[in-house]
Amino acid sequence: MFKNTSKPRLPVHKVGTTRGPTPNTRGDALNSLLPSSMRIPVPPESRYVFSSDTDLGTRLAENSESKPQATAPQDQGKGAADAAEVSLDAFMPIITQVPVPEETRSYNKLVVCVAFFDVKRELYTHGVAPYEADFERRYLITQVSGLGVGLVVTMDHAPGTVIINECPLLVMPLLVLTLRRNGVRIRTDLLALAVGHLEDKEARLFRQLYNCHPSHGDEVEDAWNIMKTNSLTIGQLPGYAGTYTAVYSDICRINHSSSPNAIYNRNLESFTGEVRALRPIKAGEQVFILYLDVRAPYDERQLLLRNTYNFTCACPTCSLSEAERERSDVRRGVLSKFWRNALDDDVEAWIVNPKVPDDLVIKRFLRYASMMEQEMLSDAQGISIARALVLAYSALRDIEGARKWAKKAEELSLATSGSDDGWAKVTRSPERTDW
Ligand SMILES: C[S@@+](CC[C@H](N)C(=O)[O-])C[C@H]1O[C@@H](n2cnc3c(N)ncnc32)[C@H](O)[C@@H]1O
Repeated sequence: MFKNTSKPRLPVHKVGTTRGPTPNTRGDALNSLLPSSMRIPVPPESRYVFSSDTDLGTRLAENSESKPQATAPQDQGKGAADAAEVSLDAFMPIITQVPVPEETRSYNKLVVCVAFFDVKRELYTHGVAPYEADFERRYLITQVSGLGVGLVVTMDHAPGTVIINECPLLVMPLLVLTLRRNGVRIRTDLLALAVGHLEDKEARLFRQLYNCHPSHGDEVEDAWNIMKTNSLTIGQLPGYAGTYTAVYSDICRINHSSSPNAIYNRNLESFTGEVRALRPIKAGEQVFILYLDVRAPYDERQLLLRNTYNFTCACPTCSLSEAERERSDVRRGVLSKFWRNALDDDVEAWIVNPKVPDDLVIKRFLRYASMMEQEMLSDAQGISIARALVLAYSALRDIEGARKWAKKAEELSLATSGSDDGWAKVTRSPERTDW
């Protein structure tokens, strides 16, 4: 916010400072396009203070002072133990096997699941939906230079194409990793029990997965470290509100990049993990996903990757020159400061405040969109930025501008989830949209 800075770059409108009602053409223009349920209240006077990010120099100073934190984000794909310590009496985990439907082509016919009773009941009541049965294998698991084993595609993949869709070998709640019985950690024996329930072939696949902290002989400890090196979050399962984590035979061979070309999603209905191309990936190219929150600055990313996965990332973004890396940190720092709600609030604040210049919000969001491009990031945040631009262009009755960004939102949505999420309709006719 510019409220307390000595040199505001944007006009600041405080409550009640405008003189009398001002016609609000932007708000009215946008409302004329929206269905009544989505209309934005347009007050006669400006009641909002418009926020903006501080200049890049300040961001740079902030970023260079920020201390690296060795905590992984909770829902960024790779798992990290929940911090809470909970008594075993409160949560009695059971080991169960979830059958994979016949139609489903997978290595495994059963998923071993460390579950709680309610989860097991829900899973067995509702069953597991089969997924793309005729799925053709379009990748190789092979040695890749400097990164151990990796996953390489054997044919071209357009953005949004599924590269791999796979049932996990084993799933368990993050919470179990910190459960204690009489003060003794039970995570290792529970995991050993779960691994003991794997069929021979699956047990072999599990043990072949990479272990970034091998124990030199302790099988139980090794199983634990394999889990830590490879687990990816799958979110909640029915019957339990905490986060679950999974290991997969193939998906877990995918290496990390801070500007990934693919995205890992979980489909809880089919109980599968799915990886989609975010950008065009040519036959022979390696697939990369995110292991952590890549909005974190370079130093923080490297610390997390070293602590958790025992490697130093040398992807194109992490290999920039020092000066370029600082600029990249600044851009990622700016992007990390907002998500969808913040964007919507700002667009709304601009719409209801006719004193703020017409192009201000557009300039700002175009800058964010350009930062996403420069950082080679295409994810849900890109959709939020495109959405804000569609709203802003619509409010200015610039239909071509709205169409261009609706198209961008459509492309990003298809790439990240395989669904256009309603954007195709907006792209076709932004002027008479009912979104
Ligand atoms: C989940 S495994 C990925 C597959 C692994 N490369 C293998 O050989 O099976 C994670 C490990 O892969 C390696 N790795 C992943 N991304 C990397 C990267 N960008 N640079 C170097 N090593 C990486 C690290 O050793 C890390 O502990």
